[in-house]
Amino acid sequence: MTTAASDLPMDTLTSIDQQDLEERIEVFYQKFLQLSAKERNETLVLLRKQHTQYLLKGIRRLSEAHRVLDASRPWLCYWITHALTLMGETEEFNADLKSDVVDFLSRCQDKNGGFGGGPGQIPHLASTYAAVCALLTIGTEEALASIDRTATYKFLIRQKVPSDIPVIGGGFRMHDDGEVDIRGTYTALAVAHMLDIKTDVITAGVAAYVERCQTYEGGIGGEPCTEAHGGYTFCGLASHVLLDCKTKLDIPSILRWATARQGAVEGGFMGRTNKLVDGCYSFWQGGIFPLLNRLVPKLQESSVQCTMERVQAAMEQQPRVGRENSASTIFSAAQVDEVGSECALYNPRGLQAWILICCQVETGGLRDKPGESKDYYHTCYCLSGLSVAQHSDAGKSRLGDFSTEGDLPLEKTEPLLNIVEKNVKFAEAYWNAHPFVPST
Ligand SMILES: CC(C)=CCC/C(C)=C/CC/C(C)=C/COP(=O)(O)OP(=O)(O)O
Ligand SMILES: [Zn+2]
Repeated sequence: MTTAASDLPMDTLTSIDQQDLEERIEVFYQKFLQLSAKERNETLVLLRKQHTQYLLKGIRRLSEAHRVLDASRPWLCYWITHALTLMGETEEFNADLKSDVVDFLSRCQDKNGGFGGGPGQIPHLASTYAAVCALLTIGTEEALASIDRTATYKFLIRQKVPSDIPVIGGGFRMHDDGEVDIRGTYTALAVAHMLDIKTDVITAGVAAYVERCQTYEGGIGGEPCTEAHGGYTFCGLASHVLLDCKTKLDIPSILRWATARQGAVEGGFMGRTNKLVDGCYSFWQGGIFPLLNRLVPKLQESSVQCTMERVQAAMEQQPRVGRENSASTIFSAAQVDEVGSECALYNPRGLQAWILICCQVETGGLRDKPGESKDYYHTCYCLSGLSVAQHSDAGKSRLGDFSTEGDLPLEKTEPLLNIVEKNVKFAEAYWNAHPFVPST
């Protein structure tokens, strides 16, 4: 029996455009701006308790069959553990629960290296990256010791495409005989970095593949000759950093492209030119800026300094207030101090207004945009973007002027890996005590 069109919910029939979105979010910003200062203080806060309960519910149900995300269970582990860790210590995310997650991920680990999307599934670079991120985030000796580094190293080498193959040479396959794209490059390099197993064998020839993915727009595509996208630009730029900045990517063009992806009205980021903003790009695009900032001193030393100045000038000319009720209005209403140099690359307070006002769901969890449902992926990446924005320019850009005293900033995420900084440090110390010797 077919379903009559009239039986379907409206959202199935219509996709929203920029005008619909602006009208939708104007309601949110208008409502906020009509509040008294006290009410604004109470409104512009992170709903920690609700988000924590939503996340804990998800982690406790890991072993149950997942209809849609059955092949993404290490991702669920990472999205949930990372989101919880960003919000600080929670009594309920205790040693037993952490141990259960480690045990579950061990069942996803393949004896020949890498992690599959669930127990018994073939190993995949994306689930390997997610599992390793989750284990570093759990941050116990048990979690780190559960990773078979020698087998993981062999898995990474097995996915590497020889440099002399046209177009895809230097890239990594997502799995045995699988597709080659910039996610493969980033996840392979990030895993090698996180496990301290990044040898010259892993990195040889990779820069050439990354360079081939940059497009005429300035951003980076998933594969050579495909459209620039925030998710892939993050992967490409982070790969550049993981390769000790040895690619010939045009960095000022990435900066110019990324700054133009922030919606002047919404405050959030879009993934690609002329598409709608979405909460998850708060990290994929927002996370690009701290990486770029690390590269700025290098740029200033070189002949491209004038290009940086041009980009800064272009930023100042960009219309910041598109409508009366916009994230930018809220940003200026905060009457905060002058933004520092890092903030000048984008508007971190506008981003925070978008996440806190438009992406939070009152019953817990964060979402793509108003009208969409919450999910663990968007909860993770909205909070990750919030952490990046709060900690930009030494924390000055936090919307602290509005927040109640008890509303502490999130833990600082290390943008290169999107793992909380203190967990990265714990793993570094652990690997120092357990040096890796590659076997041939
Ligand atoms: C480490 C790792 C695996 C990174 C993945 C990065 C990432 C988020 C890539 C995005 C892929 C993509 C083309 C989405 C477009 O979806 P869409 O057309 O539904 O959305 P859009 O309209 O916002 O572009
Ligand atoms: Zn999204």
